[in-house]
Amino acid sequence: MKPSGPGRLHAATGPGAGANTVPGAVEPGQARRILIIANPTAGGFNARTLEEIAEKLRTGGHHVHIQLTRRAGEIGATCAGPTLKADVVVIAGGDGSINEAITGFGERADPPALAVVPFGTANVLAQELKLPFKPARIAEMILADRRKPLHYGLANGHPFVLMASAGVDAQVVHAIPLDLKRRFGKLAYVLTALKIAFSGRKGSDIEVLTQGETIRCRLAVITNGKCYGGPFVICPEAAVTEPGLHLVALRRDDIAASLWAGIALALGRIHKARNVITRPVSHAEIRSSAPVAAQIDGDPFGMTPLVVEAVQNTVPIIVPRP
Ligand SMILES: Nc1ncnc2c1ncn2[C@@H]1O[C@H](COP(=O)(O)OP(=O)(O)OP(=O)(O)O)[C@@H](O)[C@H]1O
Repeated sequence: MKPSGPGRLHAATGPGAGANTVPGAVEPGQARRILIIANPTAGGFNARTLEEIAEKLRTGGHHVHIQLTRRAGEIGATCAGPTLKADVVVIAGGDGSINEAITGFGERADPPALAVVPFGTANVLAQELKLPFKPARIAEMILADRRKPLHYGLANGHPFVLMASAGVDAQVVHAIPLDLKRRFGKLAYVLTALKIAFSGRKGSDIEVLTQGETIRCRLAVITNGKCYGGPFVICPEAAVTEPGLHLVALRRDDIAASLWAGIALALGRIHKARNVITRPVSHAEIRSSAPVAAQIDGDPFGMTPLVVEAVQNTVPIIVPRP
């Protein structure tokens, strides 16, 4: 797909020729190799934004290369590949692109630092980390190089940074047409959810087996972070930069219960809703008598069963100043 944003994009290497006048500029010996991997199909992709960031980083004295992906899977392959020689990998894309990078880094003993240019439709990680959206601010953040450990979980052995879930939310993720998502952004999720809700959906009962307990529900979300679906807080105790996963389970998912859950989520009170069960979890098995749609980090992830576990591994991620 062609880049949708304005501006001509060219990949280039080498530190900027200009004087080091930007905050965070380094001496030549400290120049970092910064690889920007951009998904041109991500919602909100803008080539000019990338050029502006790259230019500021070069002016800061760093070696910058931009790689535009040509297919799904390329980010993961680049991040896992033996030829990756970068001190910082900047992912310009949404949560699915970030997931690919983490999955690729999972193959490495000593992964480079990760930074994010928040394109994407929902980009929950950007909300979670309060990442800047303006090119100059993003470049400043990368130059300042303030790092935190990014924790992640595994679902059936596959990394997820934000959440793994089974139930109606995953059914929406499976059903959403790509052209609708590109045209309407987040509204496409609402439209698809309404279509599913009013189509006479029956859904299935789900069991979550965790720490010797069996929790019966209709929607099971295991979250690594506090945000869900954008800036909405699903679990105030969770943070992607702290260890620990949390279960947020909905006992009922009929239209009325789902509507209440949506309102409670929008108000940041879903964890207190009567229909909701929450638990910290380190290991959970999600199963159902009939297969139920599953998703991780906003992308389809087959059907139940899911085995979800916390891991010790982390990836250093560049975050803004508090
Ligand atoms: N060149 C490409 N062509 C097609 N798909 C791609 C390409 N590069 C990456 N992808 C895939 O596109 C998927 C979705 O992209 P991404 O998550 O970046 O954007 P989004 O779907 O708009 O945002 P979000 O996940 O935040 O809603 C990713 O899972 C990634 O694997």
